Amino acid sequence: MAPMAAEHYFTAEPTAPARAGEVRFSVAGHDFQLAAAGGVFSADRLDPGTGVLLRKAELPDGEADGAFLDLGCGYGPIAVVLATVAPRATIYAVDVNERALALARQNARGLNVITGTPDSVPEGVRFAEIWSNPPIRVGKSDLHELLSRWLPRLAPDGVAWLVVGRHLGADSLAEWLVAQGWAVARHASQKGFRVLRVTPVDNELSRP
Ligand SMILES: C[S@@+](CC[C@H](N)C(=O)[O-])C[C@H]1O[C@@H](n2cnc3c(N)ncnc32)[C@H](O)[C@@H]1O
Repeated sequence: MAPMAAEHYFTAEPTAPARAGEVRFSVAGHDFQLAAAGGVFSADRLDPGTGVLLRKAELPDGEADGAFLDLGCGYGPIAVVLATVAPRATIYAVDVNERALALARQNARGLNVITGTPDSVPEGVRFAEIWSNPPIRVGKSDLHELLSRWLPRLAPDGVAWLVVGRHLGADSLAEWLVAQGWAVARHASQKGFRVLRVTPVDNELSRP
């Protein structure tokens, strides 16, 4: 019998049973209760890396506006937090997994979040901030391609916040980003994860 193809959370249309679940967590004094389901990344709890990102990176304040990107939104925890703390901003939440997108849409109901596939984001949009717990498991070359596609869409004074496991190549990713011409700061390190702050080199935030 032929082996079954492995299914990943970054599959476009997961066939894993869509067992309904719920993820509860608190960030910045807000309590969240989000719907999740099988076939979606970390459906049973807030991913620890995402937790470190949301608690260690600098969340926007209530006055922040402009466009933000949640790259690889899954069921939407990052997008929902951003839209809650920065209600004037427009959050684009993109993913390739249709089930994840349906959940993110449901979880972000009533918030200023636009969910869709990567190709659905209008070309001209430039992001004040990009937030991502990126899909490391797609492999280095696809990950590099993904970041090469989206980071250049940061506004000149924009900032990207990425969380990556130390054992999943956080430092080599940081080196690669620097080699691509980005300024990278190791903003925080906790529970085996690094939060990288990535900015265009001539951005004020990149200066010591
Ligand atoms: C590590 S998970 C993070 C999910 C969610 N942000 C969270 O924190 O729970 C990475 C996500 O990236 C998505 N992904 C994979 N390839 C992608 C691509 N080319 N463009 C956008 N998202 C992608 C996966 O489907 C997955 O949902």
